[in-house]
Amino acid sequence: MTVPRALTIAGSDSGGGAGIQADLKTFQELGVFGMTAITAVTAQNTLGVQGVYPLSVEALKTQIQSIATDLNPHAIKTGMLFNAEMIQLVSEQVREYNWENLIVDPVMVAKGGQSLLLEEAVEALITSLLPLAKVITPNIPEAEVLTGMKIVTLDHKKAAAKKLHQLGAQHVIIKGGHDILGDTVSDLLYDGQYFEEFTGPRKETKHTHGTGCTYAAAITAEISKGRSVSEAVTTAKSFIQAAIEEELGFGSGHGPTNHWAFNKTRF
Ligand SMILES: Nc1ncnc2c1ncn2[C@@H]1O[C@H](COP(=O)(O)OP(=O)(O)O)[C@@H](O)[C@H]1O
Ligand SMILES: Cc1ncc(COP(=O)(O)O)c(N)n1
Repeated sequence: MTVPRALTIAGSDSGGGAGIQADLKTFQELGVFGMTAITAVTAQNTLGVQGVYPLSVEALKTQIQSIATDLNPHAIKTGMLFNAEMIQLVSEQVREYNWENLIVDPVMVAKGGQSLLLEEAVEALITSLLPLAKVITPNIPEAEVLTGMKIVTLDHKKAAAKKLHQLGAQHVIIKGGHDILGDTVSDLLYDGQYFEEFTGPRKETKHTHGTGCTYAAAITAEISKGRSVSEAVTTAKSFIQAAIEEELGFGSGHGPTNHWAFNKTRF
């Protein structure tokens, strides 16, 4: 039996709800062996980001090399990439190792408002990494920055998804968490031909730290098992729905989601 294996290239969140920590917990819950290449160490809790300590480009390069030359990940996810040099490096390595199952979560800002990507790195993200993505998973503000379009209606979301597809991403998912109208939350998937909506009930909660990381990690885990993008998003939506609904409720700010919830019947 081949053990599905996934690599996350992202930042460490000391609070355990987002970043590398959310990705590994999600991979584990979905039966996927997780590996990591860390871009930056952050000091974070539910109240915000108290410090950002990027690693050197050399340190990131060697981590990815170690994994690529021995452990053959079946899918690769990127999260917080912090600066243009790291984006450039990751793009070169993705091409060098012929990694086709690349899921790009274009992390820009933490829930508390702190920047996790330098402004000057956005261009590198668009020109170097986006064209290599099998899937890109922006939230609404990130899709607005990447496209320069204002997104309010479903038609706006569709137009932005088309633009991101034209820029080179094979599949685009515009997440609806920031779309605060209505009782439901819809994520829109575009594969260059068809649109598909994934909708669930909106939970009224402030505990949404790491929702985007967890959702993209679940998509990555399912793709590493050989699932189609649409199948992977279906499972990921159920995973994040359970993780948000069965809230853990700790921390005085934006608390983490519940990575056990999807498999709760096991406990
Ligand atoms: N309040 C909520 N209730 C239910 N699902 C949500 C809620 N907020 C976000 N989601 C879901 O969580 C995932 C992440 O969405 P979003 O919050 O937009 O991303 P990000 O964390 O990158 O800002 C999406 O699948 C979205 O539909
Ligand atoms: C290291 C790291 N990476 C990503 C996020 C984004 O988290 P969110 O999913 O809450 O936007 C974060 N807060 N910290």
